[in-house]
Amino acid sequence: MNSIEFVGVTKSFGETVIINELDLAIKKGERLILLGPSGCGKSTVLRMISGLESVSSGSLYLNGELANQVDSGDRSIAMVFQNYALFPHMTVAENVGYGLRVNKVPKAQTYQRVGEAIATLGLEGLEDRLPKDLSGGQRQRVALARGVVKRADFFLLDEPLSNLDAQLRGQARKELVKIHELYGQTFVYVTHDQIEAMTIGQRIALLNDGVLQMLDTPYNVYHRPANIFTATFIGSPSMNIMETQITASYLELAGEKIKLPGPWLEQLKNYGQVPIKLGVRPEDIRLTKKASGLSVPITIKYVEDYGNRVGYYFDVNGQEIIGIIPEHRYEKGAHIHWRLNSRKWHFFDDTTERSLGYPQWPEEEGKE
Ligand SMILES: Nc1ncnc2c1ncn2[C@@H]1O[C@H](COP(=O)(O)OP(=O)(O)OP(=O)(O)O)[C@@H](O)[C@H]1O
Repeated sequence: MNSIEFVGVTKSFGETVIINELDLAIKKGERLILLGPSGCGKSTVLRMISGLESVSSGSLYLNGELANQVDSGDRSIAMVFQNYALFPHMTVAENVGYGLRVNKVPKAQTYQRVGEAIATLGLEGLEDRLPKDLSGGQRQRVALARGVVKRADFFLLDEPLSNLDAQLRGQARKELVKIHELYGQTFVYVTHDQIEAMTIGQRIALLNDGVLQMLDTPYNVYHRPANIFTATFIGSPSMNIMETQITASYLELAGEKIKLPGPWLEQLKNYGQVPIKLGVRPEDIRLTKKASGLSVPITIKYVEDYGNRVGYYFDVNGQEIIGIIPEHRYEKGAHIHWRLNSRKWHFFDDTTERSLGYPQWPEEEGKE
């Protein structure tokens, strides 16, 4: 069953359309990530679920019921914001229990649930402190505890980790997954951080300019991107995209004619003689001194050593390409070869920029 469903939902502020005809079904109990660049409309989608923003047109269903007109207070939601929004004059325990007191939950039950949330989030011993006497990480956990304690159907989180340093974020990601596994609520989590999206999400909804680009598992979003926007948004550095063309059964790359393996030929049979885009992730690029069966000559024009891996820049088909390899093996100006691995290719339509799909590989064929 879907617990949250947008059907043709548009949201406008005045004349400006922020969310355009959104169709999005979120399953009961799943961890769904709303991901996208700044300003793409992620928070607006979350705020429509919470009822803090209205829907301009289309339908929003919560637990199967039309919710367009349902007041925020009548929706079963808990929200955690980027700035935590804690009450400065209330202690940790009072902050955590606030929502229960407002909802007139009996005292004994409030006491028990607050205690449980405080234990789950590792806040024992801090119950009587004021927010000003807590670290950023502790404040963030109080905000999460305040959400957990409500036992709402929908747990809505808007960039809850963005004020934490990198180390705390890593810990908090694991804590969030733990909380979800413990309580099984439907999580909708807004972030622009692809690492958070990949590690926390069971599915990712990627938005750009108010339009849903892809809705799928982190694995598929990375390995089977639906279009060039998705392909280049996920992964760092971004996927390399090259203009090319298939002539007879050959792909034109760096002045060479590369014989396309059978599965790709079959997959791309309607794309002969028309421009086509080839995508290759930097981490899927292999560089060698000697030419091999499937390789093209390149000249290194720039080297970036990151310590744990090295980036090599070169040009192919008039496009700057970066390959990331584990060791520092070549210098600027080196004439070497890019060894191609056709199983790591992605092809896109030149006009629509949509993926042209992926072939089924027989067990042995096409392996490097
Ligand atoms: N109340 C409002 N009135 C007018 N425009 C708004 C309002 N709320 C949001 N917007 C605009 O809608 C667009 C989407 O905003 P939203 O906050 O949903 O984006 P976001 O993807 O969450 O971005 P960020 O990651 O920067 O928070 C932005 O251009 C924003 O300026």
